[in-house]
Amino acid sequence: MAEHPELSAQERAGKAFPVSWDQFHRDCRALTWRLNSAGPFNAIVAITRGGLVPAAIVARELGVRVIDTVCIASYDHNKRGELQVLKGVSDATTKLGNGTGKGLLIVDDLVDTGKTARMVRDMLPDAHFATVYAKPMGRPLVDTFITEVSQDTWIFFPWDLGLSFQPPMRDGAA
Ligand SMILES: O=P(O)(O)OC[C@H]1O[C@H](OP(=O)(O)OP(=O)(O)O)[C@H](O)[C@@H]1O
Ligand SMILES: Nc1nc2[nH]cnc2c(=O)[nH]1
Ligand SMILES: [Mg+2]
Repeated sequence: MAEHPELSAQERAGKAFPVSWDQFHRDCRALTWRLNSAGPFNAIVAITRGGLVPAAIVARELGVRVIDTVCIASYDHNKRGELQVLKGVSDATTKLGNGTGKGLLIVDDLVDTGKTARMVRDMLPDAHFATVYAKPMGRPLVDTFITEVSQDTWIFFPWDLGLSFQPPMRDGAA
């Protein structure tokens, strides 16, 4: 992390892993298959913003209708790594999880350093934590995930991408 503090996390990552909507939908369904045996779940807690999309897909597949959010913002490069909880779990969801998160499913799109996951796990220690993608540093914090990518990979989600012209390979494109 501290090796090139002037670079963004994305620039430091080096390798790109772009994910299409189709691929993301498939991976969310595969995640749900794995979660089937870990449930049943009384509610889903999505970690915003990235967790909202997989939470919607998983909720649809599992038939869960109660969905709450934990809203976390990570600071810009001046305070890199610092996280701020903008909204915690609601009282109703805390009650559903008996105060510890039992029977709740936490969903996020990915775990990277594990800082976000650690923060939410501390709020709901007995909840089941699921992400679609995982990097090695954060992996121990996740109960269920689908695809692991290397720590130096940056995952591009479909909601951050757009169609653009690709130059032919013979013109020097990698
Ligand atoms: O394991 P970590 O190093 O904590 O990183 C993982 C978090 O980073 C991304 O969220 P981000 O903070 O970029 O915000 P967003 O979900 O609003 O895009 C991602 O959606 C995870 O929540
Ligand atoms: N989009 C995206 N956000 C992240 N936040 C932390 N790691 C990542 C990543 O690989 N991709
Ligand atoms: Mg996020």
